Amino acid sequence: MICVEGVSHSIGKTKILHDISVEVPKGKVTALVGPNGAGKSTLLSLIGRLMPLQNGRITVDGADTVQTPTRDLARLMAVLSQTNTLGSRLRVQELVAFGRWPHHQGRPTAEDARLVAEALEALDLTALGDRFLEALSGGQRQRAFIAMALAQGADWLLLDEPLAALDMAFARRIMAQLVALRAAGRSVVVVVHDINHAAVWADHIIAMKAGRIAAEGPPEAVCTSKVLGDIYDMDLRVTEIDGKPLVLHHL
Ligand SMILES: Nc1ncnc2c1ncn2[C@@H]1O[C@H](COP(=O)(O)OP(=O)(O)OP(=O)(O)O)[C@@H](O)[C@H]1O
Repeated sequence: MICVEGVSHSIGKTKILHDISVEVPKGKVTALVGPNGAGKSTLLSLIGRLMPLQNGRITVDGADTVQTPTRDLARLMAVLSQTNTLGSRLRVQELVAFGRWPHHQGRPTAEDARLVAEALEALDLTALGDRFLEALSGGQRQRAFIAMALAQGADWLLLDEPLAALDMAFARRIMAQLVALRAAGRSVVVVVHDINHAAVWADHIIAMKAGRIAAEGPPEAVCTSKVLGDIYDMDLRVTEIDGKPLVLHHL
């Protein structure tokens, strides 16, 4: 379980997160949703220790994120942020192989090579393995970064908008792969903007608004016209298909 206790965050004089306490269940796919600027990336970055924690406490399966050594944390969780800054003069397979670094520290084994090949295959990148990142489309590059996070083989996968730039077929494929990780005992936290991806694929939804947790629970509890209408300040309708909520927000 990820346990966030009393976490606030400010940038300059602006308070971004307001005393957040929330638990993310282990062995599930949790979707983090909410309007632009709600604080989703900030919360994810603090959990993934991409930014220093200003106050409060965050533990991942009991490990305090401030005190746990980086190498141990990297084996516990893989984080894909929205801003991937690795150089574009890297080849796809080199990027994905970086995901194994916390395990071999520069001396990859045959097992590391196998897991890299598996991650490339999972994201349909095998044929592009020798390409430089700069010679990929935006969606292909996004898939390469997801493959790197997958290859890391961590218990927890934290992904900030992995579906951005992906066509609908790949978006569905990625969500299905995240659900498959759950079957392997791994846990996923994923920021998504299309609420229906959360409604269909997630076990648990955490919705944020203006730096606070606005709602949380299973999709059927969060994906109601009242709850989502209040969070997004808009009228929407919710219907049901195959027992899952379907949010109609285009009308
Ligand atoms: N470096 C910064 N300086 C000032 N404000 C910032 C900075 N980074 C983020 N913010 C503000 O913090 C708030 C939360 O941003 P955050 O990126 O966490 O939101 P988000 O929910 O992930 O949004 P989005 O869906 O648009 O990605 C926003 O109001 C944003 O403008």
